[in-house]
Amino acid sequence: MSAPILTFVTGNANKLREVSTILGDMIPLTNRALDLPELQGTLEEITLDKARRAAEAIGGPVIVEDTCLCFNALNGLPGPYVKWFMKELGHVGLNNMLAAYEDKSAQAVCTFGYCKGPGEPAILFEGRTNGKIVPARGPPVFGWDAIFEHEGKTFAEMDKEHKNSISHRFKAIEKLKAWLKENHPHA
Ligand SMILES: O=c1nc[nH]c2c1ncn2[C@H]1C[C@H](O)[C@@H](COP(=O)(O)OP(=O)(O)OP(=O)(O)O)O1
Ligand SMILES: [Mg+2]
Repeated sequence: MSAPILTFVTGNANKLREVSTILGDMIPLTNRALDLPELQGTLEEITLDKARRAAEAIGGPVIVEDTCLCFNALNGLPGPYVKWFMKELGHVGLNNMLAAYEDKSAQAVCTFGYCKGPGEPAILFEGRTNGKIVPARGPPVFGWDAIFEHEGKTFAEMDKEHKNSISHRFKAIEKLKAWLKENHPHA
């Protein structure tokens, strides 16, 4: 019996590229570019709900991913809402949000949700990378990469291999991979 193909539901081409690179060919993956509605709530609630909605839409096993950028001085905000802050305020605005605070430290958080199919429970895999928010350096290609500095370099200044070896996304995928190996048929 052949395994049901695992679908990564994301509307973000940059995420898809990184996830495909990091996963390699261990698990056959297909993509559906749906921009799923996202709940408001904690990152866990948002990703669980996103995974369930994706499984309903696809009618089979799915992974989804939600990314947060958490400013420590702001008790974790903008967190899961960073997409909208980035869109309206840009790199400069995100820096300005921290102007009132000494503490520029931040965490990049990636949470994968796996759901086997409609009506099934979803499970989560989280990865976090510490850094700090700085004025933009490096090519502004992917989201807030240019303002997130980790060990002296912004994500945008790192080559892809470097980012993909220390990123929030890499750490979450390591956990996902280990679980899929044991639990996803024929992976
Ligand atoms: O490694 C990253 N480096 C820099 N920026 C990043 C990264 N990963 C996500 N991002 C941006 C994309 C979006 O502005 C927000 C997350 O929002 P998030 O809802 O998870 O992503 P999305 O809506 O673009 O794609 P999806 O269809 O998978 O929900 O942070
Ligand atoms: Mg989204």
